[in-house]
Amino acid sequence: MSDQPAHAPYDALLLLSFGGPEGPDDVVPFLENVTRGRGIPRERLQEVGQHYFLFGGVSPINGQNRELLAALRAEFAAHGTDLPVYWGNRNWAPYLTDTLRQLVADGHRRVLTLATSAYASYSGCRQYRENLADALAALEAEGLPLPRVDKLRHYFNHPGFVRPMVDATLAALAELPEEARQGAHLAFTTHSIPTAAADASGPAGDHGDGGAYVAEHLDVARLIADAVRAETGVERPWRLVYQSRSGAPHVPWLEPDVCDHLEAVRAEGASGVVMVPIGFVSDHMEVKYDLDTEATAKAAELGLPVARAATVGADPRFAAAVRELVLERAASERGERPERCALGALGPSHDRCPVGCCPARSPRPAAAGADSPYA
Ligand SMILES: CC1=C(CCC(=O)O)c2cc3nc(cc4[nH]c(cc5[nH]c(cc1n2)c(C)c5CCC(=O)O)c(CCC(=O)O)c4C)C(CCC(=O)O)=C3C
Ligand SMILES: [Fe+2]
Repeated sequence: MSDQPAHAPYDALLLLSFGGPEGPDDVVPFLENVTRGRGIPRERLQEVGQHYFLFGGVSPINGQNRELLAALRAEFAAHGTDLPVYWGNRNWAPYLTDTLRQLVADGHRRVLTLATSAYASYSGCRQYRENLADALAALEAEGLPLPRVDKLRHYFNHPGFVRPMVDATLAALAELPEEARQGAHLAFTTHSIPTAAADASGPAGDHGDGGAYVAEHLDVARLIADAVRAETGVERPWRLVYQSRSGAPHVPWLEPDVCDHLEAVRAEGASGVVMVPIGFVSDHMEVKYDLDTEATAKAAELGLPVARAATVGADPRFAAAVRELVLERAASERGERPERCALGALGPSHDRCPVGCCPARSPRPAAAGADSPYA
């Protein structure tokens, strides 16, 4: 036996998330952080601000991350994985740069990142890597030693991510009134993004229309729909639909919108709909507002019974999957060939994003990929 721990060469895990406001005074500065330089219409910002104010200015995302942090630490402790877990956000406290500074002060130099975004895309992957590069640049400017930062592969098709969503879909079906259940459709939802960003998502090449972003979501949707059919013996119509569109109306974004979809399936005679937010790792404001508030009101107006499946959140199976992915990546970095677990048709995602993966509209440095300016 070697005396190296199974997580070597890594000495810390960084939970990297979006961040969200924790009270009414945080809402506007948070939105300014998110939208700096992104060209989002002012009316859209005011509208989104209202979503947060409706919930007392508190985003659910931070509480969810605190729970995930606790679940990860418990999972590591239960298996003797002596790897400290840090938490930093891109757009709100605790800020990524502060967390990375602390991590370095604590003596860590080889960091593996778990982003709370499971799929490829500029918004869901490269933008996280750009913010990692920004944080490293800030440390460099302060003359601090720079840690080497890697990012875990996309986990959308890991059984520890998919199986909790299968159970959540079954539970949501059970919540529908009995007469609505048999003829209920499944609507898998994710964040809409510009079609140009979708088409360019993933490594250059081979995903067809909608790029890796749509291909990965379709793979997950199909896995869940198949598992639910196997469990219930009912073949249900399903579709991947989109929510939370922002940006100018003349720019094409992925469609159909979930609310339009509810209207369409109502007209087709669906007896109910289960909305499954596969694009979100936990209950974000997009889930609480766009699905639980807006789409649910739309369904009530249509007289269409709906239920919403829970997100993965801090499910212990997800925490176990993260530990597995950490050990897998550590083994790969040591030059071993670990088993790489994945369901569906696409296979395990790449460990390190290749040059030009999920390109930005205007190129900026991005860490934790083959085109990182850092080690
Ligand atoms: C793909 C994707 C994910 C999933 C992957 C992931 O999880 O990272 C995601 C997550 C999130 N998005 C979030 C919040 C916001 N996103 C915005 C704007 C945008 N999102 C985009 C995409 C995505 N976003 C895009 C293409 C824009 C347009 C502007 C731009 O190109 O940058 C805006 C501006 C206002 C608006 O227009 O909505 C806000 C406030 C929160 C926090 C929620 C909370 O507080 O619980 C979370 C988790
Ligand atoms: Fe977003």
